Amino acid sequence: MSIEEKDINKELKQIDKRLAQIRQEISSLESEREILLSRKKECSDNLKNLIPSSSGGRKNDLTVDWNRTDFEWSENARKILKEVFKLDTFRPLQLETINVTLSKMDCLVIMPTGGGKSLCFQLPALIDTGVTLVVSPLVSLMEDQLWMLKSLNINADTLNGSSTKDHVKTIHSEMLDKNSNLKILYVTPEKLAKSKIFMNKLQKMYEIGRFRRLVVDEVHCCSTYGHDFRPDYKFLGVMKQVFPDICVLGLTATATQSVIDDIKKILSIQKCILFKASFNRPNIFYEIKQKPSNNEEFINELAALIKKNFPRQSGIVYCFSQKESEQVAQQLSSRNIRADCYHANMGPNERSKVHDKWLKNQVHVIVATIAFGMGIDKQDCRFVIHHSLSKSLENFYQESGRAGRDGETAYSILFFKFGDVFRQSTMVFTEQTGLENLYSIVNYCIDKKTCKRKLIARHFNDDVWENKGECNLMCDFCKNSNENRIEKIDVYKEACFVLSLVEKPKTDKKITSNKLAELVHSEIVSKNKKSDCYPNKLSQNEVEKLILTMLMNNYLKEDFHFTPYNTICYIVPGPLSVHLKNDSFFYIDRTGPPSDKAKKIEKIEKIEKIEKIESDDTNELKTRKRNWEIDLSLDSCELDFDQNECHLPKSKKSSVVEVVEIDSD
Ligand SMILES: Nc1ncnc2c1ncn2[C@@H]1O[C@H](COP(=O)(O)OP(=O)(O)OP(=O)(O)O)[C@@H](O)[C@H]1O
Repeated sequence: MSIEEKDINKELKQIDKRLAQIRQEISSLESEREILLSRKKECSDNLKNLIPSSSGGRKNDLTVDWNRTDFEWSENARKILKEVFKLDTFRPLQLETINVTLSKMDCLVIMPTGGGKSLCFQLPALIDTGVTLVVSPLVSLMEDQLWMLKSLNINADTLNGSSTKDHVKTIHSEMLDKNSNLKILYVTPEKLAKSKIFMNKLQKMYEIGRFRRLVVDEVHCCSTYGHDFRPDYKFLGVMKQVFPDICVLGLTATATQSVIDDIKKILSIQKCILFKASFNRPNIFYEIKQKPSNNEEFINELAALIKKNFPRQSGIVYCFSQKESEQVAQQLSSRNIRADCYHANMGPNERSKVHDKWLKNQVHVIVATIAFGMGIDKQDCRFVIHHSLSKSLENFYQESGRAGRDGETAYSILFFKFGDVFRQSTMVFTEQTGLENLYSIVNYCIDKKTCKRKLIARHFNDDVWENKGECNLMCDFCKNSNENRIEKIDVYKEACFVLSLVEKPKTDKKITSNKLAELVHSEIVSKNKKSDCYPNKLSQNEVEKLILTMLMNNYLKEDFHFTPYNTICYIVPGPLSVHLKNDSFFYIDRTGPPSDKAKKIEKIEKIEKIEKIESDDTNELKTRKRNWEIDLSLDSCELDFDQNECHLPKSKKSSVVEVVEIDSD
């Protein structure tokens, strides 16, 4: 080959190489463009919410107009609240919603679980003449509400798949009878979508002016972006076309902007008044725990946790699959915990039997899949433990929100492990925003430098909560922030090594997440034996965190392959991987040793207290000895040995004070 030919070939190779780089850059720029466009949309939506609306009130400040008590129905509403519902005051946004819907305007209400959404349509139904139609996704939900309404002497009924012919006939005639006292009619979305006869009756009810209001409970079920999409909810889109004069009231506890936008579009209520309550559940303590990789060890830890922290207290353990829920229920039972499982594959009778036993405290723990969901209203559920990762932060919020509905302190504990991310991703990757949603909960689990409440608030765009809401040491980050020192470590070298492994795997075979973590960790250990090549000395957990952080940042990507038996997920370079090479740093957080301040905790004093107490039956004085371990590193703790507790002044309620009763009789 001539020198000239060699030069041309060399140049061709260089051009090809550069073209390949440009292709990658274009693809990464395109991904970045997507991310920026979506962020731009979010920002302009937020901006729109801040701009004064034409009605004069500010959109974010609608409560100013709608919490008035001088509407023509105001006096009656307060009377009904007290006399019929036996309640003293409205909860946040209840009065506003009632006023909007009685003004015949469309309204969308987003309130956390247990916030009191039902009253927002039940009370107006009693003020208006005519019938309020409530679309509700579950028969059990409707039945619970009917039972409650009947106990308050409110005339309500339901039509669903199991209604008898006679019952259907009675309801149809009540719908059209001006003298009937039927106030609320519950139906499933299927009934609306599939029964032409029912739609016909509704049409007639509308024509005679008895169709007052359409209430869509759990309205997020309309949206494919939501976590409970129900195809028949889509049918509700026709309601505004067929009944243009009725007002719509949508209620949900799901609040992401994309779901809200979607609901408005589907129901044709773009101009509705939107009320969004704060999502903060101040009484829930949020905690993430590392899940042991050995199953036996994990179950022992789980059982010990339940026995020690929640003896005789109701709770739920959420599992990944039906099989897992059966196994865990059995494993907890064999460790003397009254546990029963609940999942969609069990018959309706069996399910309601388990639910009933739990409600009556005959079962201590329900071990369930997400089938144990909507309509769970046990006020004193004290803990929700996630045995496995939820599908999204939204699912997690709903699931953990089933604890502490009575307002008393309750606990949300999520056991997290690297492998669970990929188990979940193979299930959700086919959903429209499945992976994006999954990464929101992964971020919640691996972020060790932010208050858990703040992370949830940010996800729900809950500005009020994020800026003003105090956590009051009710999450593991805030509680331990004195004890743990979080440091940022630069793992650029390790990140480049991760990328090199997935760019060209040694065996030409693609790499799974577990294999990748294993290879990276063993490389760090073996290189460090010869020379201190990787001074960060990342642990296995930290390597896993590095991989997840790279995944969240689009430096890595999951690549799914179907086999005849299952779906396999490999790790490949992500759309922004080329940027890593241009950067010179990549940080992850490391939980460091306790700070000096926190070390004081170890300064524990033991106190023995002998006291005389009166025996209940004989009135004789008897002696009782109690031992306490108290951290007295904070000066002047006033200790008050009253009853069975040792009280500290409120001002001393700091995470570095621990009071433990170690023995009493
Ligand atoms: N104004 C009020 N004052 C006191 N208690 C109330 C008030 N409004 C509702 N409640 C009570 O709060 C509890 C939860 O109400 P409700 O079932 O309507 O909540 P929800 O928002 O529909 O929750 P979920 O989304 O979980 O169904 C009920 O026991 C209800 O009686």
